[in-house]
Amino acid sequence: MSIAPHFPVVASEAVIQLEDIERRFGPIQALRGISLSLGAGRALALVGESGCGKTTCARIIARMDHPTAGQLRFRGRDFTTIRTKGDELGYRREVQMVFQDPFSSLNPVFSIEHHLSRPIKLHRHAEGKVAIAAAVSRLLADVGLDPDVTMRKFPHELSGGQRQRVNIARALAVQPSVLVADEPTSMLDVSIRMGILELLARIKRENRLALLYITHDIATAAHVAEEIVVMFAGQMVEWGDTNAVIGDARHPYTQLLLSAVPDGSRPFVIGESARFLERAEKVRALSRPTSTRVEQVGDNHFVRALAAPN
Ligand SMILES: Nc1ncnc2c1ncn2[C@@H]1O[C@H](COP(=O)(O)OP(=O)(O)OP(=O)(O)O)[C@@H](O)[C@H]1O
Repeated sequence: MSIAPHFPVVASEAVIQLEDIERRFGPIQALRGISLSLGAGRALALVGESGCGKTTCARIIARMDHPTAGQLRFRGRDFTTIRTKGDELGYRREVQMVFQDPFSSLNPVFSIEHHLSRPIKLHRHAEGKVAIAAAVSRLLADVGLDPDVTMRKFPHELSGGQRQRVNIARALAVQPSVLVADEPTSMLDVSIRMGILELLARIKRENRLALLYITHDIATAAHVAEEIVVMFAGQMVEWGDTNAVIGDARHPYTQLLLSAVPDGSRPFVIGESARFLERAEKVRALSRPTSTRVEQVGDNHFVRALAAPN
């Protein structure tokens, strides 16, 4: 059975494909052997702890960083190295990013209307004052904001959640086919996170977007994504259908992430956290050595075998 490369989405439907991506920063191997696909109208969650390589992966997809080896394809075409300005601009329009920090990503001196009308004008999605204002209104309504109230406001007059909605609207303004959301809720109040995740899931469906959702929180991944890739130390350790990865986790690191999800029905026991940390260190030590052996454990469920002890 051939299982490499193993793309969660049928290749012909893939909008973005990463094939055997490596990224080195001097002695640091930030990514190794990353192969995954993003499909239209589908979300893939990249899950793992700080430093595992999630953001580097997102930056490579957005062409804000470049791999040291491997291929990036867009609709089947190699975009690892872009040769023309037209292709670069076209790619940048197609692949939009929503960042973690909704506070620093909007310019304080411009109104929300300015932030949204600029990309519409730049890409000529509407022309003339009336049509542009109507397009801005539609975008704001699409992300659950009242256009009449929000349009003339400035970023500091909005809450964090509202600003993140404006960032999402701005990304949608250029009608992309790919949205990369890097920890889009981690700087927001817990109470409003779910609303943003539901918004991402809805726009993905309605706009047939290929969504890459990056998070350290495996529980939220299940709300948004059809597929999950669990990363550890720059490698994919377990991946496939969300239900399979969460319901039948095989890799000890995935099991560790799942056991760290708070269980509201159980009281916190003193001493438990020290035991958890000790177990976490053991799992990390076990998972760190690289292994090229991948087992297929379900239709769309793969797990990297642990390296044999020396
Ligand atoms: N520009 C850089 N120069 C040197 N090392 C880097 C650079 N960017 C990332 N790294 C290293 O690559 C590894 C992966 O970093 P990355 O930011 O992708 O992880 P992450 O999972 O997104 O973490 P976080 O959630 O904290 O952002 C880390 O060891 C990081 O220190």
